[in-house]
Amino acid sequence: ILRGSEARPHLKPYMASLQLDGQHVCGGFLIAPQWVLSAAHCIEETDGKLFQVLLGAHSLTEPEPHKRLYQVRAQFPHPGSNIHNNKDDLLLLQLEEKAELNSDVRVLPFQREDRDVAADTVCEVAGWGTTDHSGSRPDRLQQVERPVISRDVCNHRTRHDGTITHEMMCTDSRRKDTCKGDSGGPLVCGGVAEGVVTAGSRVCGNYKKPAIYTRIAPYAAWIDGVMASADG
Ligand SMILES: NCc1cccc(Nc2n[nH]c3ncnc(Nc4cccc(O)c4)c23)c1
Repeated sequence: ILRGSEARPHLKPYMASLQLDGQHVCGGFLIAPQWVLSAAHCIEETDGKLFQVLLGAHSLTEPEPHKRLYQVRAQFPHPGSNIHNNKDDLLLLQLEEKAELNSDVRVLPFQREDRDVAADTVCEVAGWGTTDHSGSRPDRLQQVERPVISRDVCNHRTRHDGTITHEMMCTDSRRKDTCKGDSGGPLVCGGVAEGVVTAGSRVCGNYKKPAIYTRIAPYAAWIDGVMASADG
C-alpha cells in the first residue's frame, strides 16, 4: 500500500497473509471458516508449493493473541485464470481445518448482486504490500481509502485502453495505491467485499494506471460451487 496508514490493529479481522517459507507473498481474506479468497496470479512463482495462511495478524512478526498460521489443504485457481492477462484472477484456498473465529478472526461477506459500485464511491483496501517504490515491506497491516472510477474512464486509451471487462473494476491510483504484495486483498465498500486486488500493469501510484480489481459478484456461483464440492 503506497501512502496509506497503519490499520487499526485487528479491525480488519478478515485479512489473511499468504506466505511461503515465512514470507508474506499476497493478501487474501476469509470468506468462510475454512476458505480464503485471493488472486490466482499469486501462485505464479510458488512452483507448486502450497501457501501457509496467517490469520488474526496485525504485525507479521510480533506475537499476538489470536494470530495463527494455517496449512492449506487445497488451492483452486479459477479455471479461466492465466499468466497472459488479468481475466478470472481469483484463487480459493481451502484451509486444512476450520479457522477458529474470534475478535481477531472473522469472515467478510462478499457482494453477490452483480451491479457496478457507483463511481466516486470511497472504498478501502488493506495489505502488507510494499509501501514505496524501492519495495519497502511493512511489518504491520496498512490501509488506504480510494474512490471507485467508472469502467469508461478506466478503459480510456490513456489508461487501461479497453482491457477492463464487466468482471473488473478500478480505483483512482494518484499517489495512494495498491502495490506489490497487496494482490489478493479485498476492496471493501460499505463493509462488503466488492473486489479482489489484481496486479494488472503492476504499476503503483501512477494516476495513468488506475488500480484494477476482480469484481466478486460475477463469480459467486463459482465460489459457492467450489466450496460445496470440496466440503462434500
Ligand atoms: N497498483 C496496482 C498493483 C496492485 C498489486 C500489485 C502491483 N504491483 C506488482 N505486482 N507484482 C509485482 N512485481 C514487481 N513489481 C511490482 N510493482 C512495483 C514494484 C516496485 C516499484 C513499483 O513502482 C511497482 C509488482 C500493482
